[in-house]
Amino acid sequence: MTHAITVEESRQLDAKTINEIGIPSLVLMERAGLKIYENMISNNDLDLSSTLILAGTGNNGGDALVVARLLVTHGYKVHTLTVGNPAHASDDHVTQAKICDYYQIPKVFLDENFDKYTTIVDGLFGSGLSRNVGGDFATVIDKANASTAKCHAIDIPSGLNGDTGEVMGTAIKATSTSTVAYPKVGMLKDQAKAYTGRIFVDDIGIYRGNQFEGD
Ligand SMILES: NC(=O)C1=CN([C@@H]2O[C@H](COP(=O)(O)OP(=O)(O)OC[C@H]3O[C@@H](n4cnc5c(N)ncnc54)[C@H](O)[C@@H]3O)[C@@H](O)[C@H]2O)[C@@H](O)CC1
Ligand SMILES: [K+]
Repeated sequence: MTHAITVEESRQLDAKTINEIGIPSLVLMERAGLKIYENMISNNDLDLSSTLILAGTGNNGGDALVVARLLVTHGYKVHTLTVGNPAHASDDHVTQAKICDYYQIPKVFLDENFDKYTTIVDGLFGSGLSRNVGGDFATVIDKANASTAKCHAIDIPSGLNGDTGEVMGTAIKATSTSTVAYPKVGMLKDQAKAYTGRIFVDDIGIYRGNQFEGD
């Protein structure tokens, strides 16, 4: 597996790639979503007959909404559940939500029965997780873990501390995780394995060190 980085390094690399190098954030989000979609359709552990996309209102949720749209445009059955206050959504999340609305991707709410789905995509939190998980987020994570569906996590299983591999209140137990650019150090700790499952590392054009070497 390639080099692992801390969550702070990950956030700095994202910011450098966008603000200094000049690759637009929506380009990175589209590349991330496409890689995650490809990981999912090539992963025989997942049954994509019916997928529930869990989206937080940040960019992890934005990645998840790209996956929702790519699944729908390729003929898969998808529903989305957005958790958090839409008034505080990131700009890129809002853009992706509008695109999902164009495709009329059906929305469900907190009372949904998760056992109706074969796969759940976890896009609640990634590198932005900053405190213990509670409230609606904890409810949704616990429902996903208790359901018969298998989870595929985006970047970091929601609720897992990307630096220590510890659970911050509660955390998604994923069958597989698509981590963006580099694995985060906490995801490689022994105790994190039950939460990350199989890890895919997705190159989306964000590189540490010499970007021409892509290390
Ligand atoms: N454009 C970019 O910067 C890129 C972002 N990417 C994706 O974006 C993610 C990071 O996105 P964001 O920085 O928007 O953050 P997240 O989407 O991880 O989190 C969203 C927000 O949740 C809030 N939050 C944190 N802990 C919480 C808690 N316990 N309860 C309730 N709310 C809480 C914070 O205000 C945080 O900003 C990455 O993990 C990755 O999936 C990738 O697509 C690569 C490019
Ligand atoms: K996640």
